[in-house]
Amino acid sequence: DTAVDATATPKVDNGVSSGHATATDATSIHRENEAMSKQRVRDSGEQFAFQAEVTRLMDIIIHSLYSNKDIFLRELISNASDALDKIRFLSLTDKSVLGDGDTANLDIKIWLDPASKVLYIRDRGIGMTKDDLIKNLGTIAKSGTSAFLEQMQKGGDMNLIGQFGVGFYSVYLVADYVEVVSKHNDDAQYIWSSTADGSFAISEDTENEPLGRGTLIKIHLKEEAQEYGTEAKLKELVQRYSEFINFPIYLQTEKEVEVPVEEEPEEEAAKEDDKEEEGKEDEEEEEGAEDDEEETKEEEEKPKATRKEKKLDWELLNDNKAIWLRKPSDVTEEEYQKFYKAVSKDYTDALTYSHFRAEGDVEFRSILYIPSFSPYDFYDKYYEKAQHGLKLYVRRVFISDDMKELIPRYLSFVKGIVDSDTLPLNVSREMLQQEAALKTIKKKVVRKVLDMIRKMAETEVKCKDMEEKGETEDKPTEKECGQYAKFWEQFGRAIKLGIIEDTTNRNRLAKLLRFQTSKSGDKLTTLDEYIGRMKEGQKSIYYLAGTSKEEVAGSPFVEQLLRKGYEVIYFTDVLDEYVMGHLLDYDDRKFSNASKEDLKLTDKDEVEKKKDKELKEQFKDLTKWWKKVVDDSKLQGVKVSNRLATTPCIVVTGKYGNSANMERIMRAQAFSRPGSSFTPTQRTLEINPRHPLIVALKDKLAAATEDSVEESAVATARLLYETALLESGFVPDDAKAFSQRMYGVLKDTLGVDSLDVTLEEEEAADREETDEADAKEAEAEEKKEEAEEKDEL
Ligand SMILES: Nc1ncnc2c1ncn2[C@@H]1O[C@H](COP(=O)(O)OP(=O)(O)OP(=O)(O)O)[C@@H](O)[C@H]1O
Repeated sequence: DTAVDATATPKVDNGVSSGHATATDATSIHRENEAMSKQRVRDSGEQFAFQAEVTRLMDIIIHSLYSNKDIFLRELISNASDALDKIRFLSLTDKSVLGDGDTANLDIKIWLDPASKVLYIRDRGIGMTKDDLIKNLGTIAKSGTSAFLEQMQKGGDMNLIGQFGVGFYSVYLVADYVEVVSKHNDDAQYIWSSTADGSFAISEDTENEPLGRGTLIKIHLKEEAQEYGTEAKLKELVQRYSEFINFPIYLQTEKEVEVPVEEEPEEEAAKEDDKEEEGKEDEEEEEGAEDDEEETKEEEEKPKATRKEKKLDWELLNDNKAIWLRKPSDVTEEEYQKFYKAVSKDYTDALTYSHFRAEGDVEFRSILYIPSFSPYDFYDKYYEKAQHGLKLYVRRVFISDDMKELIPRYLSFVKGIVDSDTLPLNVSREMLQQEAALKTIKKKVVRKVLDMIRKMAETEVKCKDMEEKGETEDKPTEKECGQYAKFWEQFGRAIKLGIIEDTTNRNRLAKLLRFQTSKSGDKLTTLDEYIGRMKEGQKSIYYLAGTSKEEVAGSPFVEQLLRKGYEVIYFTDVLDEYVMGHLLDYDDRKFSNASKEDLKLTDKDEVEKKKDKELKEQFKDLTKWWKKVVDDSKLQGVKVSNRLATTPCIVVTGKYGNSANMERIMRAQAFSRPGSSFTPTQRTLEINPRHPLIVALKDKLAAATEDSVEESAVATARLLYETALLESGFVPDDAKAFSQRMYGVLKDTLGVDSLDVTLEEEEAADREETDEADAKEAEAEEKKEEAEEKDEL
C-alpha cells in the first residue's frame, strides 16, 4: 500500500507514474486492497455508540446540503496544528517525547490517492491513545455539541462549527467513511473508524505502517465531494487555510521530470528511495537536485534522449513565519483578518485589532483582536467556562490558551496572541503562572484592549458631534463611526461586568457605558454627555432601573425629577443595578437611584426646610397610624414624600437595601437556582401630601377618635399601600387579601349588597353533560366532513 508508505517518508512514489503498462493493474490491486482493509478494520473493531447528540450532529452534517464544504480542511488542519503545539510544549521539559528521525519532524502532510479517492492528512502531533480516541471522537458530551445543534436548528451557519469545539465532525461534509489512525507515546497505534451511522469501531492497528507518533486521517470522499480529490483544489484550500499555521504543511504534488531513456525508470525510483532512507532533510535533497543538474551539464557533450515522467514530490505550502514578528507596516489588513480567522476559529472579520510590541522590563509582541460577535456561551457560562481566545507563546512556542493570568474574565472575548521573550521557556505551566512578568503582561494587555475600545467609543462620539453640527471635513468613515455601536451591542455587558470586577479600571470602563435617558430619545448616550447637560445646582446623576424604557419613564419614582427638568438615566438591563452598586460616583458626581429613600433633588433653603417640617408635623398622626394598620413587618415607616407629583404614594427602599427592580431579579434567580434564598428588604411608604386621596384619609382620621376609626379607612390605608407596592414594582405578599380588599371597594362603588355567590351543584353537573354531548356532536360532524373530502378526491 504505497499511499500508506507515504506517511513515513517525505518523498514517495505511489505508483501513479505514467507510461507503465502495469499502472492500471497496480491501481486496481490497490483499490481492492483498500476495500479489503476497510472491511477488516470495520469487522475486527470493538464497537462503540456515539453519544446521542454526536449522532444527531453527524446526521445533520452528513446529510447537509451546505455548499461550503471546504471548512472540513480548515478544521482538520487546525486540529493537527493543536496536536503539534501540544507535543512541542511537552518537549520543552522533556526532549525525549519527540522521538528520533522523522518522528521528531513537527509537520503536517496532506496527500491524495486518486485511485481510491481517499484523502490523507497526517500530523506528527501528540496523537491519541485508545481512550482518547473513544472519548474525544464520540463518547464525551461537549456543551458545544448541543449548542451547535441548537444553532443549526435556528438556521445557523455550518461555518461556526469550529467555535463550538466539534470541528472534527465536519469531515463528514465530504466523507462517508473516515478512519483515524493515531499513535500516542503512551499507547499502541489504534484505528478509529466510522461511517457516521451512530457507531464507531476501534481496533489496534495491524493494517498500516507505524506512524511513530501522531495522527493520520483517511478521508474516503463521498461521490458528491470528488472535487476534493484533485491536487489543484487541495492546493488552493491548503494555502487558504494554512497560511498562518506555525508548522510546515506539505502537499504531495505530481511533477513532470525528464528521465534519460537508457536508464530504467525502476532504477531511478530505487535511487530516490535510497536517498530517502538516508533520512536527508528537504534542503539537502534540493542540493542533491542541484548536483543532478551539474551531472546533466557534464553529460551535455554527448546528449542523451530523455522522456517525460510524472513524479511525486512534497511541496511546502506555507512559510509559517509568525506574522506577529513582522513590522505592522508590512502586514496588510487582509493578512491581519486572515490571521484572525486562523487564530480564533471565527469566520467573520474581527471588529478591530492592535499589533504592538511592549518594551521595558518585560518584552513581548502581541496582536489583539476584538471579534465582531460575542462567543455563543460568553455570557451564559460566564463564571463556569473560560474562553480560550488569547494564546500565550514564549519565544514562538505555543504554551497555552487557557491562562487566566493573561487576561481578566470580562475581557476573555479578546482573541489573538502574546509572544514573550522574557518568560522562561522550559518550566511547567504551573510554574509559569507564578511568573511576575505575567502580571505585567496582563496589565499591559488590559490597557491595550481598553485603549482599542476607547478609540472606537471616541470615534462614535466624534461622528455624532459632527453630524449634529453638519460638519463633514475629516469625518471618520461610516464603518468607523458605527463600530462602537456594534461593539456595545455584543460586549456592552462585558464592560458592565468589568465595572463590577475590575476596580483599577472602573472609571475607564464607566466612560464606555452607553444607556438611554429621559433626554436621549432613541439614541444611546454617555456619562460625559449626561454631565454636560446637567442643570445648574444638580448634585447627583439620577437613574432608575426597570424592565423597559416605557416602564421606567412612567414610574412615579421619577415624576418630580422629570417635571423639574432633571435628566434621568433609564437602566433596563438586569446587570445595570448591580453595576451601579459598584459605581458610586463618576467625575466627582454621586449617583442617585430614584427608587431609594434618600433622593435629594436640590439643596433646600431654610424656608423650604421649614415647610417640610411643618408638613411632616401635619401628617404625623396619619403616618404613625398608617404604619400601625398596614401591619407589614417589612414596612419600616411612612413618610411625607418630596418626589411625588400626581401619584398618591409609593414604596421606596433604604439607601443600602435592594430596590424593587433588584428584588425582582433576585427573586427570579432564587427560582432558577435551587437552594438559593431570597430575603426582601425593608421598605418605606412615601405619601404625597398634596394628593386628594391622602388629604381625605388624613381628614377622616382626624375626625375619628382612637377607637372609632372606620373599618373602611383601615381598608383604604392597606389598599393604598398594596397598590403603591405594585406601582413601585414589588410583588404584594398576600395577593388574596389584596384582591378581597379591592372587591370590597368595588362592591361599594357599584352599590352591591353582598359578594356571596350561590352555586347550584345540579346545574353545574347538567352543564358538564351538555358540554360533553356538544363535543361528541362536533367530532361526528368533523368525521363526516373528512369522509366527504376523501370522496371528492
Ligand atoms: N489530529 C489530532 N491529533 C490529536 N488529537 C486530536 C486530533 N484531532 C482531534 N483531536 C482530539 O479530538 C478532540 C475533538 O476534536 P474537535 O475538532 O471535534 O474539537 P476541538 O479540536 O476541541 O475543537 P475545534 O474543532 O474547535 O478545534 C480534540 O479536542 C482533540 O483532543
